[in-house]
Amino acid sequence: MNMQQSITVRGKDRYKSGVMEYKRMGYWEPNYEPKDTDVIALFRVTPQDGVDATEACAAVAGESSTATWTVVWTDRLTAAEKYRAKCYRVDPVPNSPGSYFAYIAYDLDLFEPGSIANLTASIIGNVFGFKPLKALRLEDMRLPVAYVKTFQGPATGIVVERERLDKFGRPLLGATVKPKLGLSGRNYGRVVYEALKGGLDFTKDDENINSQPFMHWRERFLYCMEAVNRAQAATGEIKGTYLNVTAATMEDMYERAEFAHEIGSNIVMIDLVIGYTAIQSMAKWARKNNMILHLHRAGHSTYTRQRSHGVSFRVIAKWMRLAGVDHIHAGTVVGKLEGDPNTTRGYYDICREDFNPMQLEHGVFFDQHWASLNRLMPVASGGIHAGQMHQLLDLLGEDVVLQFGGGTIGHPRGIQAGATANRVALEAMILARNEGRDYVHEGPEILAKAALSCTPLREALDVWKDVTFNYESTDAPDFIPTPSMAV
Ligand SMILES: O=C(COP(=O)(O)O)[C@H](O)[C@H](O)COP(=O)(O)O
Ligand SMILES: [Mg+2]
Repeated sequence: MNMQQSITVRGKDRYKSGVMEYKRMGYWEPNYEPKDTDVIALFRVTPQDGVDATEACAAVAGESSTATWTVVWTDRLTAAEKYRAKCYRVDPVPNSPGSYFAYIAYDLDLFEPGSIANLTASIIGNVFGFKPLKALRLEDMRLPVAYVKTFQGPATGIVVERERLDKFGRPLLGATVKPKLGLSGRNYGRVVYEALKGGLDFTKDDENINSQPFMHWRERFLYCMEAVNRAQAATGEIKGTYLNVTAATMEDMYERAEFAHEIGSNIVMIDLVIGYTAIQSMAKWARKNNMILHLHRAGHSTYTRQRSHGVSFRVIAKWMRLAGVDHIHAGTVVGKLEGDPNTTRGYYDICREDFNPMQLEHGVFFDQHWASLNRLMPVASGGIHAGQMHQLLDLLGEDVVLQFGGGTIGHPRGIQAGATANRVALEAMILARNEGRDYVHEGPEILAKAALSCTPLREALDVWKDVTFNYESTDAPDFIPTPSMAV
């Protein structure tokens, strides 16, 4: 379809009062060649029945940049041709009648430097509610280097995080404290101590633990830091606990983060639901205060899970790398929550590589240069256990935090045993990998052998051996990428 001619109305007729199709107003420019400095968005557009596909895609370009529903003469007071976003390519989604991939280019000057709030107010601002569309999904974005460079990027980054923790050559291990709600500060601190002493590197507040009547935040922070200090003294290793500073206001979050810093924490945590501006503020605070910043993607599945509507998590991952968090939950593939293997691989690459080549089978539609922004540590969490260690290492690699909440705290012999089981399983798998063994296929054997001299691991394997979460993914591509889809 992109070989079509432009049908933009030009000259005086363009600005006559009245309603004009978006594709005639200049939002469909099939011959436009995106500039290196353009921001490019790829939308999956599903027009209402009877709506022309090109017009629907042009409308998305229009409503996410300069247009409204009618011609306005004030366009003539601006460099309208430059500021109009241009849909330059529309492809039917293979095997999905009625849906189209729309490629839209935006001039860099449409965006305030360094502001995710400003970027998103355009790209996902109004368009998702536009009546002529049945559904709309933001699949991917190409962020030009000139724009990437206006962001801080991860406050600490993977390299410095590993240096501060003095941990190399293996994934980091963590656990989310369970139950999520209801523990007193003192009991909560005991869970943290036991998990860290048993062999984990990190423990973590859950997404919804802030400052409730059963445990106010200061109490939690104090007991947690006592636990960290005691576990460090007992093991000789550096430990951390993600203190969730998510709160109702920025002032409250700064107060909690300052306190965490004052009592010696090396990491704080926020939830995605605090919003993009608050995330960027906390990232700046984290860099200034030498803190690692953990982001829990609480809420994302409300808009990332469905193929035809919402925002792909790969786009959220890109925005969060710009925004400057150090950790981001990015899926486990084998655990309890949505995660197609190839799609998840794409998220991990976005977090960890300095350059992402286009890789359609991983859902990555564009080459993306990260211009030396720090690398962002992905976090695998949600229904994982020691028996999956070979799969986790194979699927997710080495620069990742593996978080076993239930898979530590639910151990039949207690929390320390649960932590030891995970640490021994991980070290056995790393050793096997480093020895050049085919650890993916020999994984169960490697674990069984390690369990001969580690009762906690044997018990973990016995209790969870049959636990799998095999459901169909809702976000795996429903099309087979074809070479013609390459940009
Ligand atoms: O509490 C947990 C996991 O607990 P458990 O280890 O007991 O299952 C986290 O909130 C989820 O992992 C979030 O999901 P995601 O990481 O996909 O965002
Ligand atoms: Mg949770």
